[in-house]
This record gives sequence, C-alpha cells and structure tokens, in this order.
Amino acid sequence: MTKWSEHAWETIQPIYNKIVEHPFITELKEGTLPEEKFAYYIQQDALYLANFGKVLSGIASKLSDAEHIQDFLGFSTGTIMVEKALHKTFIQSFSVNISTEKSPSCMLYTNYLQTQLAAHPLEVAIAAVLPCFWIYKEVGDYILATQTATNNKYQTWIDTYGGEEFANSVTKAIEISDYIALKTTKDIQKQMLDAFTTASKMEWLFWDSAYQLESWRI
Ligand SMILES: Cc1ncc(CO)c(N)n1
Ligand SMILES: Cc1ncsc1CCO
Repeated sequence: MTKWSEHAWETIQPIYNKIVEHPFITELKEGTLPEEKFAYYIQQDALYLANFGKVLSGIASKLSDAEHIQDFLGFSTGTIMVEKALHKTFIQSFSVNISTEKSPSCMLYTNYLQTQLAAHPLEVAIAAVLPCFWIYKEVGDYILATQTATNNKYQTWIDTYGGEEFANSVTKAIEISDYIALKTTKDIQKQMLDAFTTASKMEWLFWDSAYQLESWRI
C-alpha cells in the first residue's frame, strides 16, 4: 500500500521542480545570489522560524503519544538552535538590519500555519508543517549533490539543511505523518494532502518573495 507521504510527495513534484529551478536556489547553489537577496531572506526567515517553533510546540501539546511529543518538542528547540546558529552568523556577516515587519509572503505563510494549528484537525496541522522539513532537506541534498562552486559564501546554510542531523528530524516527521494518516479518515487524509500542497506553494512563494525583494505595496 502506498504511504500517505509517498502520495503527498508525488503530488507536489511540479511544485518541488519549480523550487529547484528557481533562480534563488540556482544562484544560492553557485554562490552567485546577490547578498541583498540572501540578507532579505535571512531576515524574513528569522521571523518565520520564531513562529514556526511555536507552531511545532503547539502541535506537541496536542499530541498524545509520548514519543511524538518528545519529537515535536525537539523540532521546536531545533528551530531556535538553527535561528541562533545560522541566522546570527549571516545577520552579522551581511550586516542585515533587524526588522520586525513581516513581508506579505512571510505573513501569509506564518498565519496559514497558525490557522491550521488553531482551527483544523491536528493531522492537518502536522501535514501543513511537513513541507518545511521535507522540501528544505531535499533542496539541501540537491544542492550538495549538484553544486560545482567551491568556497560558496552560503555553504553554512547549505550544510545545515543537507546534513545528516536535519535528515534525521525529517525522517521522524515523515514517519509521524504516515502514522497519523493511517489512523485517520479518508476525508482528513485529503485535507492533509491539501494542506501539504498549499504549504509547499508557500515555500516557493517564500523564496520568490526574497528574490523579488517583495515589499508592501503601501
Ligand atoms: C520558510 C522556511 N521553511 C522551512 C524552513 C526549514 O525549516 C525554513 N527555515 N524556512
Ligand atoms: C524543521 C526545522 N527547521 C529548522 S530546525 C527544524 C527542526 C529540526 O529539528
């Protein structure tokens, strides 16, 4: 029987392909991405991760299996560790201005995840956060496997998401998603798939918004 996660990944293939073809990713891979665009991304991602960590601990508080609770609390702590380690390094070296104003796309994505947690079945909230893990792992692995540039100034970012440690978290998150999908109804499985797809589109949007240096139109 096909696992929910296999079906889900297959469903978002066209979105994933658009992500790895996006100039943000192709230029990040070669180290040619303008620092201004990477700095914009890092600044918005700090705001994103702070919210994402809260959503993950919110999911933990709604779970019942002790192992799963521990895993989600670990993921939540992981986002804070990544935020501190990666973001503070880049924020210093690229002299990023610390802003507290979310871009439209960052606000869309963070609010979407909060809404899934607050007003939808737990299974759906779990499916909504899965692309954040899975797409980043795939993008990290893809860059590591295909990059030709040496001395890439974005290597720390690449190694964070292409590394084994992150892969372990991603494997756990996929396994938990499959476990809960198996125990729920067809209808909720479909809602999980829709949330997974929507969040995957927002992953594309997040990189695109950084590449475009998106701003509020007012
Ligand atoms: C927008 C976004 N999605 C996913 C991750 C990785 O969890 C991240 N750092 N930022
Ligand atoms: C999903 C995710 N993104 C950054 S850290 C983290 C959890 C890893 O444990």
